[in-house]
Amino acid sequence: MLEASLLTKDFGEGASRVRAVHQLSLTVQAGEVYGLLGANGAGKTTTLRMIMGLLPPTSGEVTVDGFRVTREPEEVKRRIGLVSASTGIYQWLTPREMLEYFGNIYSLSTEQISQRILELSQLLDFAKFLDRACGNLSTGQKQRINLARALLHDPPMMLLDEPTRGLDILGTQVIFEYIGLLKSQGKAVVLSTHRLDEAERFADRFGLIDQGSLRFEGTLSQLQEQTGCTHLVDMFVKHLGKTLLAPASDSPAAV
Ligand SMILES: Nc1ncnc2c1ncn2[C@@H]1O[C@H](COP(=O)(O)OP(=O)(O)OP(=O)(O)O)[C@@H](O)[C@H]1O
Repeated sequence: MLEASLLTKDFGEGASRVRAVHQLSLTVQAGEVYGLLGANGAGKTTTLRMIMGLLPPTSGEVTVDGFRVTREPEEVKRRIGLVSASTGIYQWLTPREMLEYFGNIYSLSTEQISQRILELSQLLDFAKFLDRACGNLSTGQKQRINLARALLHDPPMMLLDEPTRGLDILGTQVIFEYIGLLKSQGKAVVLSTHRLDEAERFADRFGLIDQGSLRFEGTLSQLQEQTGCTHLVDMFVKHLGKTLLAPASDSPAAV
């Protein structure tokens, strides 16, 4: 489904050049959750932006569902849904209006949009407030609309960028259920997070990035074998020399 091959990204030139990502390769299959993990500044966001076709790689290639991001970025974008902690919603629209608006952007027909809104409102449990202004919804309700928006065009691949950042326990639970839903639908999922406890719980395989390079990759048991550590957090501390300092909103088990 997703194949990133020898991705490198440099910012700036000459003495001020920063190599944000260095020869990073990874694959994610349908129905698999891949945990992309790293400390602040490790290169996660830059990698996700290249996968989405938002940032051209300095070298390397990304293929999604057989489409190459450097040649057919629009085909790649169409096949990816993004959930990010910073995604906003339109306060003055109702969820139905907002989803219709995005359905049009994705070039879905009126019938397809109505059908998807019906399906997603049932799956994510927001049918009751479909016609209330988004500005009057609770944080958890708004979150469900954002999650639905990312799935509206039924992409085979989903990128979750720090999806639980700033959420309370209930909000976090909604994300957990969402990841389960994505897996059951056979989506290929990349989960980028500081929350190693969450990654350990949900990801099938992991990539540990440090200074732009993938240092360790595999299932939890493969990583345990490679590193001699039981938990991801110990792998970061022992092998990547990272402390547990993290953004204030994150848990102590973050890198
Ligand atoms: N537009 C840019 N210009 C220059 N340097 C950049 C740019 N974007 C990112 N960088 C640098 O590239 C490196 C990787 O950044 P990136 O945002 O990908 O890390 P990250 O793992 O997502 O970090 P965080 O968890 O803090 O979001 C960092 O050193 C960052 O300062």
